[in-house]
Amino acid sequence: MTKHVTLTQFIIEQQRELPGVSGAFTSLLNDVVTACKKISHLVNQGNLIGVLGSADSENVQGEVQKKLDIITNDIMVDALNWTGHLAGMASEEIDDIILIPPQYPKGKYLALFDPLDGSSNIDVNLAVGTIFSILRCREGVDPALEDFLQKGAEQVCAGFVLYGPSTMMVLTTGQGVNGFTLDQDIGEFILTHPNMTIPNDTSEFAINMSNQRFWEPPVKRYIDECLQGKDGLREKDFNMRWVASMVAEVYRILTRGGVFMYPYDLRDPSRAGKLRIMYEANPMAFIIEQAGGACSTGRERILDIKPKALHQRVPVILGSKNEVERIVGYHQEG
Ligand SMILES: O=P(O)(O)OC[C@H]1O[C@](O)(COP(=O)(O)O)[C@@H](O)[C@@H]1O
Ligand SMILES: [Mg+2]
Ligand SMILES: [Mg+2]
Repeated sequence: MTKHVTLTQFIIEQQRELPGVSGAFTSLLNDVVTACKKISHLVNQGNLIGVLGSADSENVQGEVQKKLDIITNDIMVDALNWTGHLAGMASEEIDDIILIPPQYPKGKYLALFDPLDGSSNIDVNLAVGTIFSILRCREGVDPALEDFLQKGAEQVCAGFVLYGPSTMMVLTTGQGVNGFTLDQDIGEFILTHPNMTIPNDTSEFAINMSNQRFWEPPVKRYIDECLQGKDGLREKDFNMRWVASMVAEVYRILTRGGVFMYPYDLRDPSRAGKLRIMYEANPMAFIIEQAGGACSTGRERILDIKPKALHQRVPVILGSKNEVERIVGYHQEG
């Protein structure tokens, strides 16, 4: 019989080789896993249990919240706030940092999450996901906003769960990227995609083309050249995908390469792109770089940015290294 490696076994074994990482981290990750299994179940049940559709509220970004944005946020908070491993949390759906209630012990990590990524897809039954990032924190104190505003390069762990035809968890603790599939029968994530790596070259891009007229010249130039295909400078045809779920796009890129962009656009110059650095760009950048890819705003490496605000937005260009470097080069040329 094939011996399956569960996510818990995998983490315990990986942790043994890491100095300074304690059992608290394994335990914290298990709590994240439990929350994601619950979310997977809800997403799967959909309208059987009445969780689809919009709520009557907006989040801090002014986006109309889906019922599931709120429910999944509460699942994450409730699964993590009592365990004693966290000093605090931050969520895409909550304006301020989330402190641990006084009756519970405080730990040395911070958890940041986008509880439901791609939520505009939920009502049309397409893939959505949960993205998370773990940071270290001063121990035993209530964290301040400044404790959360760490560069992405400081992350201890980042991961996402994709609720697609299968539920998959993709994880990095800075030692490569591994993918696990949820075995619904036994309720465990099983290692199915060890050492995921991204090919350096690709002929597939993902961008929301409806924003084309607002892009800056370097992005326009890159996409124009892709569209010219064999007849243009690139001398090869490109394929396009846009799922509108970052989790699904990143998973595809981890599987077969590609480039994904939500670039700076000129619609509202005060709004630097759409995606949020703390909940989307940083965790995905950590995963992508660990798998051999690259992630940039076009002007700087995402993981080097010192965030200034909890819900800060950032342009994102990520995926196959040679393509991302080409796009960064176009930004340097102006
Ligand atoms: O609807 P658009 O503009 O194409 O944007 C899609 C992008 O926005 C997101 O849905 C933003 O994430 P949320 O759904 O968590 O707000 C990404 O997953 C996706 O890449
Ligand atoms: Mg998101
Ligand atoms: Mg979201």
